[in-house]
Amino acid sequence: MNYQDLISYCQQDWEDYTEHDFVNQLATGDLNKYAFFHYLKQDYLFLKHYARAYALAVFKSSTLAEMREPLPGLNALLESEMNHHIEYCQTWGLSAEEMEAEPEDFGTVCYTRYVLDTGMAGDRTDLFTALAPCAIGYAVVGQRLGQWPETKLEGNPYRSWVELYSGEDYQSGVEETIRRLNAMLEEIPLESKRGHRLCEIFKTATRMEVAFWEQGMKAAQ
Ligand SMILES: Cc1ncc(C[n+]2csc(CCO)c2C)c(N)n1
Repeated sequence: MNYQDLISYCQQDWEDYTEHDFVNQLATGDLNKYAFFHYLKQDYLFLKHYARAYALAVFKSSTLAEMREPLPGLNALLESEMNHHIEYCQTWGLSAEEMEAEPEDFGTVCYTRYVLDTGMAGDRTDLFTALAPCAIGYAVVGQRLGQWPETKLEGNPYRSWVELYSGEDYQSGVEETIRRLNAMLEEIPLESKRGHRLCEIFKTATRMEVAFWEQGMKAAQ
């Protein structure tokens, strides 16, 4: 099997995630700013757990090569991407201290602990499958918004968010993630107990991504 099989298994959930109103409204500039603030604060908390999941990938490895593989991603996340997130949030008036003190919303707890539990109870492939909708989905969102006729960059307060995920750097980084995931899935038949379990993990994480957009939307109501 390959990553495309995982998406096909939950096609409707995948579209609900990657074509959600939250991202469409980011692209048109119409998203309520309180929805975005809530999302940014929760995403800070999400990213911390995401880093823990990468550390878990080292723990779940057998060979030295496997142990080294998550390191560049973990390092980039802790040394630069978190700082980028903090700096970006500062431009919206949100401080790191404020985000650190922010209570975790239900969707954040559910999603991050689901990923960590899947990794702890399962193996490395389970863990990377649970992490996959996160990286791949944002690339699909970025690619779509980059070509969407209704995307507005001029005067859009969310312009840099749209440009980050539609940009060449992010897109090419995800190609490597997909290549590695496919290498892990290659030997597993789609029509097997293992294949089915991986599809279910991917589907659950995808549904959690939908819930993550929804909790942002809900904060503006
Ligand atoms: C809820 C949520 N899901 C996915 C991402 C995307 N994402 C998470 S970590 C990372 C960098 C590692 O490649 C990226 C792009 C996000 N920010 N928030």
